[in-house]
Amino acid sequence: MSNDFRQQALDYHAQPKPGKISVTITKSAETSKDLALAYSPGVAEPVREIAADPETAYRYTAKGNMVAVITNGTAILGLGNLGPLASKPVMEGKALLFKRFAGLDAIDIEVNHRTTQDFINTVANIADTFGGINLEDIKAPECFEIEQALIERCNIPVFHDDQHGTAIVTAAGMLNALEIQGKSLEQARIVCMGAGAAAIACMELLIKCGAQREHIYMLDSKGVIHTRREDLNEYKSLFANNTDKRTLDDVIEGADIFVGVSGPDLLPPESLKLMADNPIIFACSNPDPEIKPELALQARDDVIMATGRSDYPNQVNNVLCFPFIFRGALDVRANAINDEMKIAAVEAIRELAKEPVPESVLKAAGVEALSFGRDYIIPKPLDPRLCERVATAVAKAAVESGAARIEMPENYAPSSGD
Ligand SMILES: NC(=O)C1=CN([C@@H]2O[C@H](COP(=O)(O)OP(=O)(O)OC[C@H]3O[C@@H](n4cnc5c(N)ncnc54)[C@H](OP(=O)(O)O)[C@@H]3O)[C@@H](O)[C@H]2O)C=CC1
Ligand SMILES: CC(=O)C(=O)O
Ligand SMILES: [Mg+2]
Repeated sequence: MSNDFRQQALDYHAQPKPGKISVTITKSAETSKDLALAYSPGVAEPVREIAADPETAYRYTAKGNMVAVITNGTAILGLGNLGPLASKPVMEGKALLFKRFAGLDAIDIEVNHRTTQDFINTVANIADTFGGINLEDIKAPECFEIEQALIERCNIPVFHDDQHGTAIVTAAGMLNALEIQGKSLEQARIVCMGAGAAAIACMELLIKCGAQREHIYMLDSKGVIHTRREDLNEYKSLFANNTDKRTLDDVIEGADIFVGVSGPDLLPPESLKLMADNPIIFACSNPDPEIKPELALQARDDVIMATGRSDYPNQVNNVLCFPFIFRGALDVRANAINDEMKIAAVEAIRELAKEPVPESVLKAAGVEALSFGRDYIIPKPLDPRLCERVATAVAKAAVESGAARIEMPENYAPSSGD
């Protein structure tokens, strides 16, 4: 990162006011009458209503449009375990994206805790305040236990973005990339660098979409995950191959797909050269991918290249999912985000990339043209159609699968301006 860009990023966060979010009020508070309604004595009326029927919290408070972005800072992007406070810019960033792209109010909560159970208790104890909980940047394997426990204890959707948001966007982009490269997920040989939150969820969803588990080679910081290793947790064990291959080069030879959800610069160009013809590289580690696109494209010209970043083509990043999946889930008061809703999101994101791109999106992306192909496998985050398409598909899937607690809103047309 150049010094100039580094300073711009720091200035952006510091000025004109520190941070990226603030709270606004939605009712008039100018007169004594206003105050009598907003506070004492008027506020007692919705209090009594909610005490009598908790569902009315959706009618009288901001709960139904409010998401908590909650972390412990143990896996901040690809920067590692830097603690809760250091994660705050990322969590404020997620709140910014919820608001900007889906009109949802989101608040960041960074939790200091001693044990995993402490963290679970903290989140469970505040959950009723919110319409949904977006868990963020919590490292594996604790993230799996945390999410499962909170799904069981909370009456609102709980969604670990780094697992499922990433998996949904990866699956959408991958299906399109395979189509362009003339390959099938069923036949594809896959190398997944990383065996944490994002990796396990991405591979599980690709399997649900048709990938063969035995065609997947997963690597963690110690190398290939295989059946003779004795240091594997239960989540990694599901991806243990009965193989003599031990290194990246052993498994990448002839592979069709590389998914990187690990750390910076872990895929050398020489290894990329060993892949099959027309390979697909999703180097999704943030902020620095497993291989820089310029190096990958220098190494070979038949590759489809994606990263998690906004400054290269093909941004495979969970921002294409989490604002909209929560928009749809909250609008039908879903009690969970289930597989049907996730698959509906995959399909909606995937299909949008095949449609003509509006002028406003081209302008925001700073490009002359975009059409479905190698450099445009997935929609741009600034595409305003994402909200309507993805949230609608998710809400419908929630209703059809029985997760919704209310009917589909009449003339439902979600947008960031909601
Ligand atoms: N583009 C996107 O939308 C998203 C990208 N990501 C990126 O994915 C990465 C991982 O995030 P997340 O899954 O949440 O974090 P986790 O901490 O849960 O997982 C990190 C994984 O990376 C592995 N790893 C670390 N170093 C190496 C190495 N040298 N070689 C192979 N594997 C290695 C770890 O191995 P071990 O198990 O041995 O410790 C671990 O399995 C981050 O860079 C993050 O930015 C995550 C979510 C969304
Ligand atoms: C994008 C994101 O959530 C991550 O890199 O952790
Ligand atoms: Mg994250």
